[in-house]
Amino acid sequence: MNILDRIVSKKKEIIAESKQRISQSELRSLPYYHASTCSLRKSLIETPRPVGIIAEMKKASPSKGVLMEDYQPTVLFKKYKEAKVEGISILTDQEFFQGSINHLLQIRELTETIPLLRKDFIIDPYQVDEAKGYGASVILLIAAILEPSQYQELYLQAKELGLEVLTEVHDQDDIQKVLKDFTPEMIGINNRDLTTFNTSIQHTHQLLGQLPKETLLISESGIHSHEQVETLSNLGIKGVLVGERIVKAANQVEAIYELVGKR
Ligand SMILES: O=C(O)c1ccccc1NCC(=O)[C@H](O)[C@H](O)COP(=O)(O)O
Repeated sequence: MNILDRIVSKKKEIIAESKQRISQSELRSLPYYHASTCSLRKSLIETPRPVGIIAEMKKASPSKGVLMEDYQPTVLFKKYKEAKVEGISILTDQEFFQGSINHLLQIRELTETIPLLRKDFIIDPYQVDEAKGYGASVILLIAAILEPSQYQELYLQAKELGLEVLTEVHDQDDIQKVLKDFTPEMIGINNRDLTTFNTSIQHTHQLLGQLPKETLLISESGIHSHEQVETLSNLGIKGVLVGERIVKAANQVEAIYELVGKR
């Protein structure tokens, strides 16, 4: 069983438990479920930076273990806001990343204008309602863990709720799957091979030519230097999703400026 299989298997158990605690109709009565959301796509298109940054909040990961002992999302939020990030990715998976859906809510209560990505392994419509109810503006749909019909169902549900969707691909099979019926609004190319955990931004370069021009392209994982960001910008990438480099920095504001410049 690879890491994604293990995550998905655990996720099914967690979703079943969550449904016992709070029903889907209860999620639909949460205040943010009916609130309007801000647009990550717009924020990335309109940024004066050559490439926009989606700064990630994560305490730990399967590949790197604990990244930040004293992990406080609200403290990180102040830094990300000061650095004027174009979006924030919040890990809500508890078992493998030590995140929580409550972290999303905590941050949503601090901002109405910074787009918030619910970063999780979404496989069930319950999680889309949950994302909206807890204040997300965008959800991540990972092609590798979804059947084409499931992908389409979750995508359409998100759009009906006014959420945006970041579709994650890692290889040609993923690309074929997500381009089957429609063009996704934003595609994230994951540079991390989840079987080996190796990352290489060359991966973005290799897949780029197979993606439609009208989709907004984001490069994810293993981005640590301004040089890499410049390379990605020259390839036409509009956003970079960065976790480890920022979370582990002594000064997160400086780390973001170093990567993408001040604005
Ligand atoms: O990072 C992992 O170990 C991992 C393992 C299994 C599934 C997903 C995983 N990472 C999620 C991500 O996509 C990253 O958190 C994100 O792209 C940021 O990456 P990085 O800048 O390298 O921290």
